[in-house]
Amino acid sequence: MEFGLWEKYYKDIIEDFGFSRSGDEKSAKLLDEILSTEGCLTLDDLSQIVGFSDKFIVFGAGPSLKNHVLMLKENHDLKDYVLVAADGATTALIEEKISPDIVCTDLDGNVDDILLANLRGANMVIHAHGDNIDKVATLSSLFSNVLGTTQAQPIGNLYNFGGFTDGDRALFLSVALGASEIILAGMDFGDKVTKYSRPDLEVKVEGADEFKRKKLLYAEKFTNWITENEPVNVINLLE
Ligand SMILES: Nc1ncnc2c1ncn2[C@@H]1O[C@H](COP(=O)(O)OP(=O)(O)OP(=O)(O)O)[C@@H](O)[C@H]1O
Ligand SMILES: Nc1nc2c(c(=O)[nH]1)N=C(CO)CN2
Ligand SMILES: [Mg+2]
Repeated sequence: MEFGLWEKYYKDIIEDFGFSRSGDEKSAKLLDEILSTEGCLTLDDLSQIVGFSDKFIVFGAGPSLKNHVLMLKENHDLKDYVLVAADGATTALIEEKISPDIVCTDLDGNVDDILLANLRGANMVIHAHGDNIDKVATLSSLFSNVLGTTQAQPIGNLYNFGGFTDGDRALFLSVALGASEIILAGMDFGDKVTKYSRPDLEVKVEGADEFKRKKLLYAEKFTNWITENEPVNVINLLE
């Protein structure tokens, strides 16, 4: 999605959630400085790395994730797909001994599992925003093979492919990487959160709070936008 169009949605989001655009920009500037020092991936680099397939699977952290992972393991040769884990969904893949090719994260999933995935070869798409500037400062330099994203105006090394939550941003990234088909696993949206999304939950699934429900509404809205506006075949395993 071109930034001009994204910016209209972005303005709605920051107003709806009361986010700070300057906070988003400050976090983006910090991530860009870190990536300038540590080195980072360009979109071309990442396209080369995952050029083995134009078929993608995006794993969200919804309640159906584990069942979908087991079904995909059973019925598909996962080597034929670019596997993109959205943040907390990384843990479910690690549990099933699956290594994602890409992790899309704003660094609020299970960081130990995301680090392990990175050690095992996952490329990292790290998202900077106004509410994770501390994590950007303390965690982003721990990762290798990083491409940086922002939800504000792209600067320096950073990209903005469109999208808001880790899951829908993973779809916009997949489109930017040339996906012709994207299978959605664990992309339930709705009103439940899982231990994958909230590692400190005592139970596996519980009702989402209003803040999370609103985020999931945007995630669903942008997922639908891709289905309606991009030349890509989106298959949601929930349907
Ligand atoms: N019911 C669901 N619960 C959680 N995530 C879901 C659900 N359905 C789809 N997803 C997708 O899985 C992605 C990964 O979830 P996760 O909560 O780890 O990341 P997140 O986007 O940073 O959310 P948050 O900011 O609330 O931590 C979400 O971004 C969302 O797009
Ligand atoms: N400012 C801000 N931006 C976000 C936030 C958030 O909590 N605050 N959460 C997101 C979900 O991945 C994406 N973007
Ligand atoms: Mg997250």
